[in-house]
Amino acid sequence: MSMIEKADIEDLLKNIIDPNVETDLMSAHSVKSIDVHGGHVLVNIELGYPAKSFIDGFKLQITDQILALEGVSSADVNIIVNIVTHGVQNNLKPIANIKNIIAIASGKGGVGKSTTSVNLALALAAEGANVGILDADIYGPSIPTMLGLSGYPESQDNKTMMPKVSYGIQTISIGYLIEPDQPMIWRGPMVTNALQQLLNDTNWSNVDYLIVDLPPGTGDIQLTLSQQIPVSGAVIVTTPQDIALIDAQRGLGMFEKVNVPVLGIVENMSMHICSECGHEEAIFGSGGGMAMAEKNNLELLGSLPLDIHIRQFADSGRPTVVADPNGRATEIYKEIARKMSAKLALKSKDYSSKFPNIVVQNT
Ligand SMILES: Nc1ncnc2c1ncn2[C@@H]1O[C@H](COP(=O)(O)OP(=O)(O)OP(=O)(O)O)[C@@H](O)[C@H]1O
Repeated sequence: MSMIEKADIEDLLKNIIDPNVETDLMSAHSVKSIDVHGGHVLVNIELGYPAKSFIDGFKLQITDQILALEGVSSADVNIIVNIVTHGVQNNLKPIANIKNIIAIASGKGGVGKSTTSVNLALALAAEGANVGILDADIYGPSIPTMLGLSGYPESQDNKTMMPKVSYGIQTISIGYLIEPDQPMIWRGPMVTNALQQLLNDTNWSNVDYLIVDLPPGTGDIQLTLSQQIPVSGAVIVTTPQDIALIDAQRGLGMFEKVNVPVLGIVENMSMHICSECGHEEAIFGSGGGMAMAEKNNLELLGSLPLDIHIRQFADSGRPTVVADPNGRATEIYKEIARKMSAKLALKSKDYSSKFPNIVVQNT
C-alpha cells in the first residue's frame, strides 16, 4: 500500500467545492491545517460564515473522500466557524459591538425587501450567528409587526436604548418610538439623524451581522446612508418584473458609487405555487434576477416563490423561518443567508490576497 502524503490531501481538497462560496476549500483559504501520521489524516477547516445546518453533511462528504484515498486508514475532519469583522467603505468608523453591517435594498417598494430582511436575519441566527436588525425604513417601519414587537425600548441609563429582542434577534426601529398612526413628515436630514441615532444609541450586544432594512428607492436618503453607515456589503432584492429590475439596477449603481460591495441578488416572488393544485406560474415573469446577476457579474443568491404562507407568517409576527423551520422556503432563506455571509468572508480574503508580495532583494 502506498504512503499517503500531505500533498495528496491538498490535491483532494483543491477539488472539493464549498457550495456556499462556490470555490474549492484550498482557494477559499478554509483549510487551517493538514496532519498526516502514517495512514491517519487530520484536517482542520475554518469557515468564515455561520453554517449550522450545512457543517455535518459537508464534514461527512470530506471524510468519505479522504477515506477513499489509497493509504488512508482513518480520517478526522474538524470544521469550526469564525466570523470576523470585514472592511467597510471609505474607512468609516466601526460601530461598537457590531462586527458587520449588511444593507438590504430594493429599487422600488413592495418587492418584499422587509420580509426578506427579517427571514434572512432569522436564517443567519438559525445557522449560528448573533444577529441584529436595524429598520431603516423610517417612513414605513414594518420590522416590529413582522417580529411581533411593540412598545418603547428600555433604557438603563436614560441615554441609550436596549434593543428589543424577538426570536433571539436584537432589533431597533423608529416604529418603537412613534405611535402607529402618527404620520412621518420628516425631511431628509431629520431622517438621516434619526437613523444615525437608532444605530449609535442602541446598546447592541456582540452582533456578528446587523441587517439594515433600507427604505425602497435610491434617493438622497439612501445615498447619504450608504455613505455614512459603515457597511460591509449589500444585497439587492427584486422581483422578476422588468420595472422592478430597472429600479434594482439603480440600487446596484448606488452601492458601486459608494464602494460598498454588492454580495448578490435575491429574486422574490419569482414563481407562484398554487396552494390548491401545486401548479407553478411565473406571475411576475421569469429569469429576470438571473439575467440581472449575469449582466452585473454578480451572484443570484436565491429565488423565493410567491407563497401565501410567506405573507401570512410575516403578517402574524412569526416569519417563515421560525414558523416553518423545516419547510422549503426556510431552506432557501438559510441557503441565501449562508451564501451572502460566505461571499462577505471571501471578499475580505480576496482583498487581503490583493496586497502585493513584498520581495526584499539583497544587492
Ligand atoms: N415571497 C412572498 N410571497 C408572498 N408574499 C410576500 C412574499 N414576500 C413578501 N410578501 C408580502 O408582500 C408584501 C410586501 O412585502 P414587504 O413589506 O416585505 O415589501 P417591501 O419591499 O419591504 O416594501 P416597502 O419597503 O415598500 O415597505 C407583504 O404583505 C409581504 O407579506
